[in-house]
Amino acid sequence: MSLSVDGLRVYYQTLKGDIKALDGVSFDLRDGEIAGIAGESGCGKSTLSNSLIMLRLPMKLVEGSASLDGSPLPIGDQRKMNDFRYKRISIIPQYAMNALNPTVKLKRLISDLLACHGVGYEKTLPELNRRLDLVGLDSSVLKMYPVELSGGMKQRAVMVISTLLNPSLLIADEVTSALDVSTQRAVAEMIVEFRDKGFVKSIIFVTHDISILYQIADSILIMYAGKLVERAATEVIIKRPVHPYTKMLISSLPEVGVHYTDKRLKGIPGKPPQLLSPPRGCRFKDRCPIAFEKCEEEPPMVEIEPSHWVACWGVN
Ligand SMILES: Nc1ncnc2c1ncn2[C@@H]1O[C@H](COP(=O)(O)OP(=O)(O)OP(=O)(O)O)[C@@H](O)[C@H]1O
Repeated sequence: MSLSVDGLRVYYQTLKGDIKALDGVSFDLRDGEIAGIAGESGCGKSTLSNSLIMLRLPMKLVEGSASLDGSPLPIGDQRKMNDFRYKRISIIPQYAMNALNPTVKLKRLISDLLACHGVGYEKTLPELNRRLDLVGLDSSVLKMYPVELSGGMKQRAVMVISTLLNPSLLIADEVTSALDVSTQRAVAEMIVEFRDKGFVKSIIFVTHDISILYQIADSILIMYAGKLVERAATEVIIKRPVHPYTKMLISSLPEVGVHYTDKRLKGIPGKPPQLLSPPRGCRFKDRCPIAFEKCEEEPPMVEIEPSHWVACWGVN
């Protein structure tokens, strides 16, 4: 098993109280798996990604654990996490394109980063050039400042940089959101190629865009208000979702070839709950068309068929 996350609870400490952004999340990632994480804005996707690599204030680890390739991942101890970060687990953060230091050329940025991890730049250069070539970038970009690169070029450069030391796990957080549709597709395909070539073993791909996941993910985890509500193979989530929230999320997507003058796209009525004081029981119940009394209790995640997990009293 590449990654195991067990009962992870991560809150943000604020003056108003704790924001329960991640409230008891458990899942496993197989070797070689690309798992997509989807859900509405604010459901905790980035909190999950960030807590696996850098859990820092105002975040606090309330409960739970994680392991990578069978070894405990010390997510609550940032000093110990230094041994894992970049070498064994790497992240392409949200807005990564803007994360490149604008005042230094790419060569300097990469050599400083490698030096921090005790790796020589010259030794890595042949592989760096090979990978830049693979993503369609000329090695001359190394002599450029980030501002001289287009958004798509920066995103590809960040992909190469973050996977240069062949980490076991790559977390890609909204890497395609700020790109035009054709660049989105190219970047998504490169992510798969990086896995296929063994540059990374497994990938967590966080996005709002389920259609991208349909193209690249092996499995999809659906989050709602700090919890996982459904998890299954991509085909299953897209073609026969079971949780009412997943069903509504999928039915709010446009279908290719359908004229929306004939059929109206349905949104999900209502708003997700405040995570400062989330409701008891199922967090989706106030928006759910099949909610009943039992939903006042928290639904457990149940495997309703092999590798298909759902947390809903209406289907369990
Ligand atoms: N630094 C912070 N301090 C307090 N609350 C925060 C902080 N960062 C995030 N939150 C809250 O935690 C919850 C989860 O946020 P998170 O960014 O993980 O969601 P997300 O699903 O990644 O959203 P998006 O898709 O918009 O990026 C939200 O309610 C958010 O308001």
